[in-house]
Amino acid sequence: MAVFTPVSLDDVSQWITQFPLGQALELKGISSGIENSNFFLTTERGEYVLTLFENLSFEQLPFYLKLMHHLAAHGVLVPAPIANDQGELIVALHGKPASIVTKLAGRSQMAPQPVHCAAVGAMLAKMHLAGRDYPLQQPNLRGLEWWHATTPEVLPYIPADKAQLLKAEVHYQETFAACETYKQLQRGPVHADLFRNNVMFEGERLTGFFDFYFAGCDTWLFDVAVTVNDWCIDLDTGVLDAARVRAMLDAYHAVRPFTEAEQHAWQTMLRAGALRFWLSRLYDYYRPREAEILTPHDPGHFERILRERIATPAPELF
Ligand SMILES: Nc1ncnc2c1ncn2[C@@H]1O[C@H](COP(=O)(O)OP(=O)(O)O)[C@@H](O)[C@H]1O
Ligand SMILES: N[C@@H](CCOP(=O)(O)O)C(=O)O
Repeated sequence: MAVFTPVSLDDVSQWITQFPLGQALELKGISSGIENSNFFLTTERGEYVLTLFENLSFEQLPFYLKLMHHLAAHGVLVPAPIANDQGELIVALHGKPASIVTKLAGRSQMAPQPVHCAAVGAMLAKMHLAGRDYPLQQPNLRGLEWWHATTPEVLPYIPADKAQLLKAEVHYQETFAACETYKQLQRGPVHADLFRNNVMFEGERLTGFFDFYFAGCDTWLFDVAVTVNDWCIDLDTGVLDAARVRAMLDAYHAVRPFTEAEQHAWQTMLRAGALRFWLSRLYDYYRPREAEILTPHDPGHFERILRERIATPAPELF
């Protein structure tokens, strides 16, 4: 269940007159999703998604909505936010910030083949390039600083061998982030959570990336690492599948060639991508926020991936 704030068609009928979408015809709550209240909204103009943000504030939201607007305007396949007659992308509904975005066709591909990974790699590179002239700045709020601050909060709950690994990896990543190679990595807005459930496909055709609410400015390579760690693995073991990795990286490289510095940083970034989600899952598991995270994700999955990335070198970037 993921409609925390109920909204009826009646509620929307008047509210929607400020958008250039005609009359609202149908509104259906979306049951998946864990952060916000989401609805499929049909109007005289087409199909949209209405989101009421349950945690993010009016001040925090412009970075994400304007980024989606910017990317959509540059031909990246993402939901396009719809502005009201005042040009606003975020408008209050039932006292919560709300937005309407275009609905992506298709469904998530949870058992991807190389062809899907190639489509994701190419679109990710296009997204990174399109983000270069995005004017707003926000750090990745689940980046190094957050790892540093959050590690002590979970350490008391986990056994000694895991605590040792966690501390050592955060230290390793902090040391790496201070080195010259890291400083040479290209940066910009990144999705930072481009898992299979945040991408839509119709058959083998990618129809869009969505759920940008972990986006921030970080290294492009971190985004690639997060994506590879979810799309290109054997789900039981975390071991990389060479064919899917190759398909994703080659397709990315063809649009935005990787650099030598990125090649040097690649193995470390894959570890960073695993650490980020191991830590957030540990945090959600042991320190659940009130009335959230209905079924916490398994932290063990990303611990396995991290151990595997440390033990086994991944295929080269190019
Ligand atoms: N723009 C969109 N187009 C099509 N479906 C969408 C769109 N945005 C969200 N959805 C659907 O809503 C579900 C929940 O969205 P999600 O962003 O994951 O929610 P939450 O932020 O609450 O976790 C997705 O799994 C997807 O099926
Ligand atoms: N992808 C993260 C959790 C974020 O949830 P999402 O449904 O908003 O993508 C994880 O798997 O830990």
